[in-house]
Amino acid sequence: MAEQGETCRILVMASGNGSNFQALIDGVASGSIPNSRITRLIVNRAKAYATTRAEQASIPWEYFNLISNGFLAKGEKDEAKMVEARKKYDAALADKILHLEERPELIVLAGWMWVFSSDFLRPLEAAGIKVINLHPALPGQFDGAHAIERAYEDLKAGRITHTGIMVHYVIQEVDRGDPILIQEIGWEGEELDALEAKIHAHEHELIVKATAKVAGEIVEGRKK
Ligand SMILES: Nc1nc2c(c(=O)[nH]1)N[C@@H](CN(C=O)c1ccc(C(=O)N[C@@H](CCC(=O)O)C(=O)O)cc1)CN2
Ligand SMILES: NCC(=O)N[C@@H]1O[C@H](COP(=O)([O-])[O-])[C@@H](O)[C@H]1O
Repeated sequence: MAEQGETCRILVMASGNGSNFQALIDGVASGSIPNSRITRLIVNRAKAYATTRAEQASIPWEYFNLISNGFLAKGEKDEAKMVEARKKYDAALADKILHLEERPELIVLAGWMWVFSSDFLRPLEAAGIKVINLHPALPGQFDGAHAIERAYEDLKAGRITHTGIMVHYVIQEVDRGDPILIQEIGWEGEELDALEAKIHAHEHELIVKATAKVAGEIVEGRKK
């Protein structure tokens, strides 16, 4: 099958609005992400608008959640039970992906708000599946969630003069995987909402360029 040899199968994971997922959909359609196909979307939040975007693009999607799928009882606060539930959820999610009829070669985290344990990352690494993540901060600057808000506070306080975004390989240490592409973003004193809008606009470009880069390396690597 010609498609098999020339096409990188991409699975996207998202938790919210999905504007970066939409950028990937549009990037594949326009040829900005050549020789690639988004085979599936996985969300961990039922109300993620990304699912609507998937349906509009005829991309299969599924919802897989720690509580809804029975890994943790609603309201359970016991720390040990939560840690164990997260590991089982991660292992089950990896197993799900590995057993898909169309197994992905690349997973793109596009606003996926869940920290993975090695129970997810190790099986995928063993299967040669690359995982990359879009993060709205520069390497080592604001790891974790709410990065834009934290950058804004430091910009206002004069502790930093600019911020940025990156797409990086995913390792267990959150947001510390090798960067693939980095984009610095200046601050002209704008308020948080305007800064967020500027950052999101740059994100939509960077996630397409980074995904195209990695997908291209995967397809080229297959020819060797
Ligand atoms: N092991 C890794 N997992 C993930 C990485 C990573 O680099 N290594 N990147 C993140 C994406 N991310 C930042 O880019 C990120 C997302 C979410 C969180 C977080 O604290 N999540 C909380 C829940 C927060 C919420 O529900 O609002 C959690 O997982 O308990 C930190 C960083 C994706 N995963
Ligand atoms: N730490 C991960 C993180 O903060 N990711 C951020 O979530 C947003 C998702 O927007 P979207 O749902 O519109 O694509 C994006 O700003 C992305 O950088």
